[in-house]
Amino acid sequence: MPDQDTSHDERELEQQYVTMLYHRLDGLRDYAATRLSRVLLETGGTPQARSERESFNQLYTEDLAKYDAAENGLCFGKIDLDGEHRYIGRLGILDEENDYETMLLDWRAPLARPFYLATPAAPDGVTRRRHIRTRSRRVTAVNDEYLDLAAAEAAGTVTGSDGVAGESALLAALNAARTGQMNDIVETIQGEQDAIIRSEHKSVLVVQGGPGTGKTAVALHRAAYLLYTYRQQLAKAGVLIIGPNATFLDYIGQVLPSLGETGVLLSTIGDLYPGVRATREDSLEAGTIKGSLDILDVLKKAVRDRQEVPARPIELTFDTYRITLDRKVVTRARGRARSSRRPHNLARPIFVSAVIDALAQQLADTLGANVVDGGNLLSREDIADMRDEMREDPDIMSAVSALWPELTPQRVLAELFASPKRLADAAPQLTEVQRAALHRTESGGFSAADAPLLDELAELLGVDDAAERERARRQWRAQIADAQGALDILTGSAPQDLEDELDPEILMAYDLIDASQLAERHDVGAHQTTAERAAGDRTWTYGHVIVDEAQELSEMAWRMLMRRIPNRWMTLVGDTAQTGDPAGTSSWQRILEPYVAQRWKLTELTVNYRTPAEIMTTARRVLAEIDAEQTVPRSVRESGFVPWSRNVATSDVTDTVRACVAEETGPGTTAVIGDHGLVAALADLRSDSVSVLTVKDAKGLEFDSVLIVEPQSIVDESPRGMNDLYVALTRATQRLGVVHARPLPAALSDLTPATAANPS
Ligand SMILES: Nc1ncnc2c1ncn2[C@@H]1O[C@H](COP(=O)(O)OP(=O)(O)OP(=O)(O)O)[C@@H](O)[C@H]1O
Repeated sequence: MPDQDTSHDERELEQQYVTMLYHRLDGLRDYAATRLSRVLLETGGTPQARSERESFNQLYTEDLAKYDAAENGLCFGKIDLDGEHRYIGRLGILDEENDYETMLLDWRAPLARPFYLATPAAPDGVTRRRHIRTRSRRVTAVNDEYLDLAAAEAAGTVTGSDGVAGESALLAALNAARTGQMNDIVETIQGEQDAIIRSEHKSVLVVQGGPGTGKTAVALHRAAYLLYTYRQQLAKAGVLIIGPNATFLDYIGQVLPSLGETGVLLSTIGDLYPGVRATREDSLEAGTIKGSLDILDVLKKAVRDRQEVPARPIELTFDTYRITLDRKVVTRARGRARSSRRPHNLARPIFVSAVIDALAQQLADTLGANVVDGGNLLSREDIADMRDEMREDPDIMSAVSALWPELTPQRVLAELFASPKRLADAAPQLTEVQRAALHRTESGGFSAADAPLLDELAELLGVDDAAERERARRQWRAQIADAQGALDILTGSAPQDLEDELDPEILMAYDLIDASQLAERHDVGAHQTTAERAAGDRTWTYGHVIVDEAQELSEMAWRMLMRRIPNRWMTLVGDTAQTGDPAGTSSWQRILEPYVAQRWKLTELTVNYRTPAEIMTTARRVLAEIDAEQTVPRSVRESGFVPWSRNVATSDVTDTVRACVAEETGPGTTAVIGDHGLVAALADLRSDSVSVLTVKDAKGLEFDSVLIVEPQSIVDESPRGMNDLYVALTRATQRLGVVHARPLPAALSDLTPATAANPS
């Protein structure tokens, strides 16, 4: 829909309004800053007063972050409805002096919706939509679209309907050079995107869409929308966003803060298990085995194998007497513990009790045997005492513990993969080659695909809560004692000396704060944000979960994720044509059915905002080879650059890439994408504006210019190599070139050959 820049007078008019809005924003900011500094100065008081202070502290801090985030592009739109104007912006502002009338509507408010949805076919009462563009606090452009015919004619514009709203603003955003950081899109959200962002669906919403259709953007704006609309519900439980890799999380990291939202946890699957960072790269084979549900039996068996029966009886000494831990005792105790059906660590006390009971009875039978009547001379209490003493005996307890040790998931997994014997026992169904793929040293670190296995093991092992609670209680007591010590040091004497030795006028630390208060201040947990607390707690359940590049998750990863969202309120965005991980999915139905049956909804995005039409012509041919049924999204623009290929000798490949990168002198970003070997060989090209990446690391990202090196090697590197090539081709916002020595995959044969006369 063509729109037009308006006259200087109109800009001036809007400038006055925008200036007024900024004036009000300054007022709100000053108010929050003053209140916050007052709250920070207050100390002491009842626990209730302290907790109120904590809430206000958080409230004003969040308000200030919100106001700062809204500074750029505070107001970006306006709609005219019948006799009414509505200004749309990054946050809502009310006019205090004018009956609290709305001066600026938050983009997420229901009344702002027509700004995104109105079309000439369905104007929804809107006669004109105005995009207001600003730099700093200055209005730089005002673009209007007339949605009813009469108004359009009066303004001298003809309107069409190509399904794209706010064309000038949109194209300005899309054509801008990339900075390496994703931007928010509140100013130009399109109708089909808005419908997803505000969807009321309360189970799993799947957003399928080709490359560049704004899936990531939509997912992030949906997070912001849900936090605005369901703040009460979501602020406490938090929102979790899963992305494919750390580079991607960095790339999107600023979008939510720029919308004033800071309390969202961003993580990869590999980093979701608390306390473990994915530092190891798996081979394709290992990743595939670890991602499949078949690994569950291996993990169960690995845990059972840690519940041992000794090969030979174990001779022990207790108080100079000899006792024997024989196979029968252990087998019976193990049977009793297993039949409790509790996880390993929680069943352990049952095993220990059963063994100690049997050993105490064995000793009692020897010591107390009454030769006269065959009974026992020892009383029940004597035997109970014996049991207690045995529990204190380090030799006995270490022998018992070795048979049923308390285990952590990390230990089980590390020891399993490091020991060919353990692996063969736990995974007889795997071939030797498969087991060799899983093998690694004990201190070899964990991979992303290990995180779901650790999570599964945590379930199989269980955490003995009683010990955990006792530890927490002890820690708290110690913290109070420390705080008491700190107060004593602060006053320089014990509390009872105060009256005699010190001037009563001097305000003592004790007057301001007591030990439990001080301990509370030091208790990091009490001051953590929801996202921080959630990140450290494996059993945390979130209010909403968003998964980007969801097609990449393995079956095991889904199990891990579903534990964190029992209400199953999720938004999954992805594209099954871009699945690169062999453990990933090509069917949403297959992945979701076990968890939500039919209660999931599929929505689609159809317009490509990133990749220009010229590049999509080639990408279309690659997609046809992956899945002839899929259609490529329609590109919203052309870039004017013809994608090219350059055929060189093998020995010249890297030098040619270097020369091509050197030619990229304009603003914006460049990516060199190749297989692992080429990426290593070209790593020195990396700079602020140049990235050298495998397809896996380029997932979800975009660059002004993309150079693909040796595409056939990318295809050969993985069973889903064509999908990887499709991803690589669709990363560019402007220019695409291919450098190769090997023959090109057939789907790329239409690229324009670049020669010395026709460089690129
Ligand atoms: N309505 C919009 N207004 C402005 N820019 C938009 C809009 N929608 C999408 N974009 C831009 O288009 C580009 C592609 O969006 P995004 O990365 O979200 O796509 P995607 O579907 O996740 O792609 P892929 O599947 O390839 O990772 C981004 O630069 C994004 O900011």
